[in-house]
Amino acid sequence: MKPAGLIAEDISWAPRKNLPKLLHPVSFEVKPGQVLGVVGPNGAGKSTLLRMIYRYQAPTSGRVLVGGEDIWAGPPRAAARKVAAVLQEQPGAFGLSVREVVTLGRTPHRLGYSTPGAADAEIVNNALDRMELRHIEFRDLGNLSGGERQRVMVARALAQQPQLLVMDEPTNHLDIRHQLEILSLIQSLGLTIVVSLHDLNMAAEICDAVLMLQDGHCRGFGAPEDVLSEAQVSQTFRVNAWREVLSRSNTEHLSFHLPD
Ligand SMILES: Nc1ncnc2c1ncn2[C@@H]1O[C@H](COP(=O)(O)OP(=O)(O)OP(=O)(O)O)[C@@H](O)[C@H]1O
Repeated sequence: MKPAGLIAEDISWAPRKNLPKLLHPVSFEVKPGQVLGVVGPNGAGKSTLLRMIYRYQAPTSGRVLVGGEDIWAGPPRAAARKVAAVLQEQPGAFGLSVREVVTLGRTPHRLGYSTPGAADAEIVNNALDRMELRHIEFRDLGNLSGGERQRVMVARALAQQPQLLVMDEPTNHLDIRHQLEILSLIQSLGLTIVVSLHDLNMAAEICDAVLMLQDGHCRGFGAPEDVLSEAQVSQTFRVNAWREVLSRSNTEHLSFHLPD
């Protein structure tokens, strides 16, 4: 999986042309192999931004370039060979086994209606192993826990062998151990990743850059330590944010308090 760079050029989105924009024009660049964290309060526009990047909702203005090519200029299948997404809403693919769902990740790479071959099976095996799903590969997706299903969705995205991976709140539903595993996976993949996160300490730890949104506006883009400053976080999230050093790990940590 060779990572591609992402360039967003003045992308904005409104439900219809004559309606106000829910996301105002924003530009940013993510270098190949870097992790961009998208943060912001509820309703800030994070999912709206991600949908334009994984070619689900067309930008009202601007362009999304992956590896230098506008993903909205070509067919969806070509975009699906480059960009995979792990979403909050999990599909109702009930009746399909874990293995069948992960194999769906191979679809954009196959010709027409051809059936998956040995090379596809090998890639699926690797994705299942990576997400520790081999022991449940023949279980029905519908019988899995939320966390297990989330890991299946990550495995499907890995089987897609994308150059860019978009993840909308990937730690949702996961227990602490699996949250840490997903974060470590994000760091180890070597892929270009755009990930929305509510946990600002996680964002600070795993992201090379952070984009902060509020009410559809970009409030900051850059290094995590700059964007996630006490002042910026306090203002954007309407809390008092304190940056403290944890004595045991000697690492910086944000804590949050309601203003008086
Ligand atoms: N298709 C749509 N039509 C009208 N409004 C929409 C549509 N999609 C999203 N919105 C609105 O746009 C705003 C941004 O939504 P979005 O889901 O992008 O926020 P978010 O930052 O991902 O929020 P959360 O943290 O709660 O998941 C919200 O106010 C939402 O209600």
